Amino acid sequence: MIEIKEATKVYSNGTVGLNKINTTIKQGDFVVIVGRSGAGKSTLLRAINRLHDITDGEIVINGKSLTKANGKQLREMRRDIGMIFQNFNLIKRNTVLKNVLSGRVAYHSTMRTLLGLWPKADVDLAHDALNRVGIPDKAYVRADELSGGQQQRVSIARALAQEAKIILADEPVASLDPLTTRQVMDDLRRINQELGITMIVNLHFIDIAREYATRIIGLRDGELVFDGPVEDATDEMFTQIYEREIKKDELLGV
Ligand SMILES: Nc1ncnc2c1ncn2[C@@H]1O[C@H](COP(=O)(O)OP(=O)(O)OP(=O)(O)O)[C@@H](O)[C@H]1O
Repeated sequence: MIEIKEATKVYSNGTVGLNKINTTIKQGDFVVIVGRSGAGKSTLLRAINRLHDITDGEIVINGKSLTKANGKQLREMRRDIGMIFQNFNLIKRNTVLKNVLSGRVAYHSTMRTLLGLWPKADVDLAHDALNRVGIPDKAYVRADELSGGQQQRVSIARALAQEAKIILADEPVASLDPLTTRQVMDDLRRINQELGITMIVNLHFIDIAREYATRIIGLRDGELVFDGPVEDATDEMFTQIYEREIKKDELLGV
């Protein structure tokens, strides 16, 4: 369970990225965060992984304060949180398998990972992860030889190899075509349902948000303006979150 209590983020230039956000996300939820550009979606995701610190409030994961954690405790908490980015964040010249294995770095000494001395159990885990995202045959291919959708699947496999209990995905399909978008979203849904991994996903496309989320969080100007089951996220509600009618380019439309 992730408890976000009065979370506030003020950037050093004074911009309020998040303003007193309160919400609780249960293990196994599939949450999609929506809102206009600049609403605070990325700021919230980065706060949940402590890629940056909130300036006020607290985030508690399974009873432990992420906000107060440091050193070993913070490393252990972050180990449970996988991250997926729009631009995949792979090491392009490395093989797919090496990229997936990099999900294991937090479990071993730096020296061991630098030398690539992965235990067999880790290598097996990495192959299993590639199997789960449907590209077991790509293990020894260089990452930059894959299509965008395949590269995003590698990054999902990396989060699986990490044995993350929570996956944060920041616009994971923004660089993909409509067909590949669905394939990647299907992967995320399958992983959520089969493994019970909590998904928190920022999405630009409202129809995709509705199709895949079990729960929608709507942000507007750093404030939480909607938080509820997807069935309650009506057209009127989206118009309120966006403070205007939904535009065509906010629908994938296939
Ligand atoms: N490093 C930063 N320094 C100052 N202000 C920032 C920084 N990062 C984000 N902001 C501001 O914080 C607010 C929220 O930004 P954020 O990137 O979280 O929005 P978003 O909803 O993810 O937008 P988008 O959909 O365009 O990615 C915006 O006003 C943005 O300009």
